[in-house]
Amino acid sequence: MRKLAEHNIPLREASITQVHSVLRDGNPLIVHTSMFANALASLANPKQQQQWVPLAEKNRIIGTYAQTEIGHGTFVRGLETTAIFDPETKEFVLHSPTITSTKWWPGGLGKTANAAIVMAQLYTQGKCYGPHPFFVQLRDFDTHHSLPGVILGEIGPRLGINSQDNGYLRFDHYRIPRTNMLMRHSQVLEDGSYVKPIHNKLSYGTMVWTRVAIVHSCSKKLACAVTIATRYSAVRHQSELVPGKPEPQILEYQTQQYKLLPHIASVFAILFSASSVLRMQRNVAASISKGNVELLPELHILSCAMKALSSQDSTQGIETCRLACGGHGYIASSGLPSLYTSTTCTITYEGENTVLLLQVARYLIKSYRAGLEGLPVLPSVMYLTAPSAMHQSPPLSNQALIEAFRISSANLVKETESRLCRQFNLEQNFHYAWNRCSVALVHCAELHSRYYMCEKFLSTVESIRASDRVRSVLQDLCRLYLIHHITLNQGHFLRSGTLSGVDLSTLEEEMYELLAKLRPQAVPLVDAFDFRDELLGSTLGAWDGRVYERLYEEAQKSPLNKTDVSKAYHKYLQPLMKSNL
Ligand SMILES: CC(C)(COP(=O)(O)OP(=O)(O)OC[C@H]1O[C@@H](n2cnc3c(N)ncnc32)[C@H](O)[C@@H]1OP(=O)(O)O)[C@@H](O)C(=O)NCCC(=O)NCCSC(=O)/C=C/CCCCCCCCCCCCC(=O)O
Ligand SMILES: Cc1cc2nc3c(=O)[nH]c(=O)nc-3n(C[C@H](O)[C@H](O)[C@H](O)COP(=O)(O)OP(=O)(O)OC[C@H]3O[C@@H](n4cnc5c(N)ncnc54)[C@H](O)[C@@H]3O)c2cc1C
Repeated sequence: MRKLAEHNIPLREASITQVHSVLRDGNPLIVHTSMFANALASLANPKQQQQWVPLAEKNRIIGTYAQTEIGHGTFVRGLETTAIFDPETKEFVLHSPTITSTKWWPGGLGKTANAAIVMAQLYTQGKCYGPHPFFVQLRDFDTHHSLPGVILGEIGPRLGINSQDNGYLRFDHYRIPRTNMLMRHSQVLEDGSYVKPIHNKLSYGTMVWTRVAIVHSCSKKLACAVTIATRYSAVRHQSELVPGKPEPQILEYQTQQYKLLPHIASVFAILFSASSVLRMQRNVAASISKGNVELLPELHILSCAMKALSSQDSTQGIETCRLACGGHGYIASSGLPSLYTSTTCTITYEGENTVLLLQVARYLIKSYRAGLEGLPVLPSVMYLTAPSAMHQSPPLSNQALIEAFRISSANLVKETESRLCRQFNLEQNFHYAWNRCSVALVHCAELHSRYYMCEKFLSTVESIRASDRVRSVLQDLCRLYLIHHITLNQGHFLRSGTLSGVDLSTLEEEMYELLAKLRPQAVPLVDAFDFRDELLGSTLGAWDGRVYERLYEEAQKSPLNKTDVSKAYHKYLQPLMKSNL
């Protein structure tokens, strides 16, 4: 925090990678600096911002985002915490009526935060208006004691991020002023009347913002992992590639190149997609402030799609990097285990991935049907009903591969929509039919999202003007990415008839050539991510390659090495050895 202040970096711009370098196993302030700060900026009105933002900037108020309950995370409409307006006192009464309404998970809530943005069902004049955000003080700003009517605690150890205090929270008829409802988009007036927002999902804006931020942070986490594993693979020598010859760097093995290079490519694919979604988010934010919400659904869907794909890709990539380091990848000082545990949670939080992909699928089906009826659809899904013929691009060129993705995705949506119609005819109920088709629907969403990511990778690489040589390496990397994902999804391309079996084996052949061609670029590529050693925090991935010395030095720090004979010997082992058991 002192460093942020020294360098004049606003809270919301504190990079997760910098934070990770200080607190590898979770940061109790991350939700304060990200979601809480964003909720104040985007959901509070100017007067409320004047009141709370300066205090949050000075860390007088430390906040969290308390939405999820022990009984409901995904189904936001099903939240049970109530905020009932009392017109007599002009207050809201917050209450947790059941065990399932207990707020559960919020980062920093257990011990760190003294305030929260609480999502609760808003009731006024006897009517429920759904979940709305409220600024709620939880602890005394001086003593840090929890306030009467607020029951708080920490939820216990987790798979990772254990130096963060994820918490629980209950309210017992806890009163807050009317003006603590975040009133930028919707309001409750003094007489209790409700003023509705221009779009009823604007109060979900902090989730959208965080999903976009997660995409960016996933590319950084994956970049850390590939840096560690690639540098290690250049230092590590093992086995014989040619019998009798010296042990080669393990990076010489084609299988090792296949483990690492596609994930190096993935860092760029995620990063370029993140930039594109971020641009869209800025445009949408600017339009919303002028009262235009036309592009909000597109942003919602794109952020769901990119959050789901990037969290899945980076988690799998980090695990592959860990495995690629053999036994040393399992040691904590490699940095890979904490990268994994702090990334795999992104699959679940901020919208569980399957659920987000089903949101994308819903949009694809709706847009496809609208397109068929000649109704206007938004730009990113126009292709669904565009003529599905390959254009004049040279066979198997990058452009042809992108077209193959586009047509296969459109084909899958078309096929799944027909299945949905057949199922609807059988079930006579859309929701049951939807559930019966949901595995196929998730596949539609995944293919559409992959198409988007491939397209962004290619168009960004093609637009690089600064250096022909850099562009050329990135072009190879992009080509590898396209082919790799085609080989992983061969079935879709064969089914759509966009690629033949012969095409696929030609592409596979090219992929192996690309691995060899890109091998000399592997270390320069990860060096270009430019992570300082302190930031990587890895015995395997440091810039100087002194892997074995660092592993040995780290081992000396093990508490068990403080004495030659451990206490456990005297307490347990010696009695056991003498017991003749
Ligand atoms: C999406 C849901 C599941 C929808 O549920 P459902 O009940 O079906 O839907 P309805 O509510 O009825 O709505 C249907 C229609 O509304 C549309 N919709 C839904 N959501 C939105 C939205 N947000 N915007 C616009 N439109 C929306 C939907 O498409 C339907 O439209 P239509 O009818 O088809 O037209 C929803 O309920 C949901 O979102 N569920 C998920 C819940 C969730 O996400 N919870 C999150 C809780 S908070 C949390 O998890 C926090 C975790 C910790 C985060 C730690 C922070 C890390 C940040 C990292 C930042 C670091 C950056 C540094 C970068 C660097 O490194 O440099
Ligand atoms: C590390 C971590 C930090 C978190 N931090 C916060 C925080 O700061 N603030 C906060 O409010 N919350 C936080 N959360 C909570 C998080 O947002 C939820 O866990 C997440 O939204 C998923 O909800 P859930 O746990 O209820 O899972 P569930 O929704 O119960 O999901 C369980 C399974 O059911 C499936 N499922 C659910 N609904 C559907 C559906 N409609 N169709 C098909 N399948 C479905 C899912 O795909 C999944 O397989 C955090 C969670 C974690 C793990």
